[in-house]
Amino acid sequence: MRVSLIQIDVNPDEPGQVRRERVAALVRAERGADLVVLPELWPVGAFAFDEFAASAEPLDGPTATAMSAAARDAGVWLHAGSVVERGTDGSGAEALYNTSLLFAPDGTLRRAYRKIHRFGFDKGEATLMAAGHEIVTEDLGPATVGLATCYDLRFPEQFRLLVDAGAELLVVPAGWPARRRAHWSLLARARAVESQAYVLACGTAGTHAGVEQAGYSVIVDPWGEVVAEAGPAEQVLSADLDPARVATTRADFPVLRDRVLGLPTP
Ligand SMILES: O=C(O)CCC(=O)C(=O)O
Repeated sequence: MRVSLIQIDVNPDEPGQVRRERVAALVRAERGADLVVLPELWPVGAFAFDEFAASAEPLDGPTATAMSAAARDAGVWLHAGSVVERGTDGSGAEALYNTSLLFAPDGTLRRAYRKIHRFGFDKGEATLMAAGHEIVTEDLGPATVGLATCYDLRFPEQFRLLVDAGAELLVVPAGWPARRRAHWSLLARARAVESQAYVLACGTAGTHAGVEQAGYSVIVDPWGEVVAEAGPAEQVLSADLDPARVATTRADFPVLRDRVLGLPTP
């Protein structure tokens, strides 16, 4: 199974429509891959809070439309990273979400995942966006993917639920800051080791809203070994994966079988 992560440089001087067209061309160039992955909030920048509302779009907005066409033209599954989604909350009130979009090779929007853990504590995304509540997986044929976004990487309980739901490839688009790059690399490997699954962690490059991005997108195998790692700049990171290694790793070293569920709380 061939996968390509496109680590996009989010440059605030590049107009949104120009970036969409540029990224669509990068996706089309990955014809032959099975799965292409883009980072978190690449149309606006994960830290460009002041622009979230203006850049918000519905699930059939300009980014989704461009990415649907790019997936279809390339004939690939496309995890198109995330967009600021303009949606509604449970009461019908307008709300923004950090929503990842997964397109099938025919361009159909197959899954939308609203980021569960919002970053920023009492500011930024945590105050501007609503939280998702759904654990999202999708069977791509060669493997089942489980979706998480950036800060979700710090919450192993979400990854347990993804594994329970059948995930073999954990796809994590991000806009991770450079100053915590060590956490990014460590947590990507930790989630792979504990889940005995591939982790495809795709970040952004460049600096936006004064926040230097980490880059260093990484593909980790079910044993926790790094299969491929990007540098700090815009880059396409590709690798051939063997999804069967998830089952063999879990069978040969069956730690997931030894989980004790329902431990008593202290
Ligand atoms: O957890 C971190 O250090 C970074 C998280 C983040 O930047 C995000 O979720 O947007």
